Amino acid sequence: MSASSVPPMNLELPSKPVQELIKSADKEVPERYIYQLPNRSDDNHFEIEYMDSSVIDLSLLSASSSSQHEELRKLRSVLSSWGCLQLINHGLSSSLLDQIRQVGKEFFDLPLEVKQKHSRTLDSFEGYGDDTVSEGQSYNWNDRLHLKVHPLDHRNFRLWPEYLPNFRGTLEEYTMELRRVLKTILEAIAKSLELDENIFLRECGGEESINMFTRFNYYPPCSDPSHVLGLKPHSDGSVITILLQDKQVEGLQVEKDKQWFKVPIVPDALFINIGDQLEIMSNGILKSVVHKVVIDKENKRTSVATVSIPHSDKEIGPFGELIDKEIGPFGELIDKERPQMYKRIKNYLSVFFQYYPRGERAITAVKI
Ligand SMILES: O=C(O)CCC(=O)C(=O)O
Ligand SMILES: [Fe+2]
Repeated sequence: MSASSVPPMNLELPSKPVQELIKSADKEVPERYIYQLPNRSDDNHFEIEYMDSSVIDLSLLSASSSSQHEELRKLRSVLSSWGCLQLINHGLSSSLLDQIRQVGKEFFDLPLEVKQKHSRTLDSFEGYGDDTVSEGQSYNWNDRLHLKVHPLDHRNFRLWPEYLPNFRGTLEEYTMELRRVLKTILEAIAKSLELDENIFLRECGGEESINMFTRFNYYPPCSDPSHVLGLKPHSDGSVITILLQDKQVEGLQVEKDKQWFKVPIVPDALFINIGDQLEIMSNGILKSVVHKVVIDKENKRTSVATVSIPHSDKEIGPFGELIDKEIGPFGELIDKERPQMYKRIKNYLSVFFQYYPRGERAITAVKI
């Protein structure tokens, strides 16, 4: 499977961050940020219901808990219906969660010239800036700082604001804690599917080598929130994404059975969503949830998203070491009742980035 059948595209980046845009006297939202809603039922993306409370307790997922069996059953049910959950009792302290939000805030509070020293370019998603879009597509109402955080010796410190005194230490501690959460949750998901508990981590190259990227998202308030989106509908190209939502301002929405639902803020919870690569490995049992972010008229919103991606040794092309890793549905999850749903695919991320800038889903390209 290759992405060569997809026509080439011109990638574009906004000329200035949204944070700067809203400083101008003209409060009109530039045309390029106006999102064309695909159907009328989406016209009001605020008056919708909340998703079910899909809360999972990490401390109950470990073998020493007598409630493990029930929690694993719930885990499978929630990930195969919603593709996402709210994780509580994950072991990260409230103060660490506050600190990681705080270092993100400190970065976005810096003067533009300083932030721009960390700018991303068209051919690498790491650094400061919005996502690229293909020519003519609307822009997200979002500024980001996107950094590789794991493996530790792959960090690109040129892009890190190292002069912020607490930035590096806080992000290191947060990354190590998330690595522990990631291991426990991937083992639990494997057990819930009656697979060897190490199967996902092994497929990702192991605990030491798994690739993790953290993006600090900043969504400024917008005078016309009905016609812009912080992030357009997408699924993540990851195996799994661990998201720390804003403490007060809602905005994340998920799609289920063609309907949108708001994601509530559960204090101190980590929001976990399945990415395309886990949907593929699980042969479609787990759902890579389509989600989007809406904007508040008065308040800025921030979030911290950490994506995990399989490791691979080879370094080819613009996304470097991510290239050449082959993934596919596990044989244990293929049978007569559930035939293979996805092709085996090398370098899923390069396929992902052929589709994402066009606002399309890459996973449809690997469906059988
Ligand atoms: O800000 C959020 O709540 C979601 C972020 C997200 O979906 C992403 O960074 O891919
Ligand atoms: Fe996402």
